[in-house]
Amino acid sequence: MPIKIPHDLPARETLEREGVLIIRDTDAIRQDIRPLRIALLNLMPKKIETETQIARVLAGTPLQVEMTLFAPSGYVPKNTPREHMIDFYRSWEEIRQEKFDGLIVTGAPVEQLPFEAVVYWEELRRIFDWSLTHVHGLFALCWGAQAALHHFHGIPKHQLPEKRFGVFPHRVLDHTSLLMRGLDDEIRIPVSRHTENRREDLAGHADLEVLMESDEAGLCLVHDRRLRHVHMFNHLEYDSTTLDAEYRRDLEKGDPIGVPRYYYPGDDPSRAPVNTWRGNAHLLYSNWINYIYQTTPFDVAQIGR
Ligand SMILES: CC(=O)SCCNC(=O)CCNC(=O)[C@H](O)C(C)(C)COP(=O)(O)OP(=O)(O)OC[C@H]1O[C@@H](n2cnc3c(N)ncnc32)[C@H](O)[C@@H]1OP(=O)(O)O
Ligand SMILES: N[C@@H](CCO)C(=O)O
Repeated sequence: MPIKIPHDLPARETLEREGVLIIRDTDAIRQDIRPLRIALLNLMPKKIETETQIARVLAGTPLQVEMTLFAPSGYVPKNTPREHMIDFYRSWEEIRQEKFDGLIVTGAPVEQLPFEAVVYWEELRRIFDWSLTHVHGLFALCWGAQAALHHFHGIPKHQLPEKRFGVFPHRVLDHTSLLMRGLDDEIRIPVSRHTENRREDLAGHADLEVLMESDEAGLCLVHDRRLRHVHMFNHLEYDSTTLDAEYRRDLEKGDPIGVPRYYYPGDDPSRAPVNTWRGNAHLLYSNWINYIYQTTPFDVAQIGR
């Protein structure tokens, strides 16, 4: 159920067409339940696409989830219309007095830059620090996860010899974790990056547990038990055609990347890709919402104390 998003957000029309349950303000007020407050720090250039993907996977539990969109204060995105940012986004400065049950930090196409070369790096570090006192749990995606692991634990990312690209089989390593509840033993997950995090860099960090991994694609999901952080390097939230769009974009640019692996039937890009990860995507995000719900205080003011 029900996700609470602004009435005019483009995601609404897409999700309603798909049958995703979106709650109206009038019904939200009537239900005797405290909505979970989830902030989405959207660093992706295609913000509307990402908002829609994240809203879709957050909408699958019986709880009310209220999504707040925000972006760094000191960066003007080039690829998102200004009006969209004005209508739907708040800056971090505007929300920093508030408390949230969850914070999702997206990826960004900056993974090949040193962290310090990212324009909003210093602000992101301040946001991460703020989250320790204002947010109950963090879910960081792709570069966002690399950035959080680097900030909180000094863990480096590493350049790959070629882009890791495709829908790779992954193993769930601990089915007893609340985050992994109900997931299949082997699950296929979209991977699309030029860098990686390595298991050996986690040595000595007793609070970090690896929950999903792939023989071919490496580390996928790392849980920080102490800080209640979830670091996901891959893209369960992607639409069926997202990798296809990235593949065709890179081909057009003349980037020498291969066909995404295990994605098109027969690895043939002229055939429509088949989505083999949707169910596990919904399950993982529902598990995360449950994990937050079970542990967050009822009184929002107590978050981070
Ligand atoms: C590894 C991960 O986390 S995966 C997530 C990243 N994946 C994606 O973004 C997929 C979709 N993105 C795309 O297809 C492309 O980025 C496009 C088509 C939107 C634009 O690509 P290009 O034309 O090559 O680059 P462009 O000059 O417009 O800038 C691209 C983005 O790079 C980022 N960027 C580049 N350099 C910097 C920098 N120094 N500091 C901060 N952000 C930077 C910005 O996010 C910028 O977009 P934004 O201003 O709208 O946020
Ligand atoms: N998923 C990203 C990887 C680069 O950051 C893309 O293809 O745009």
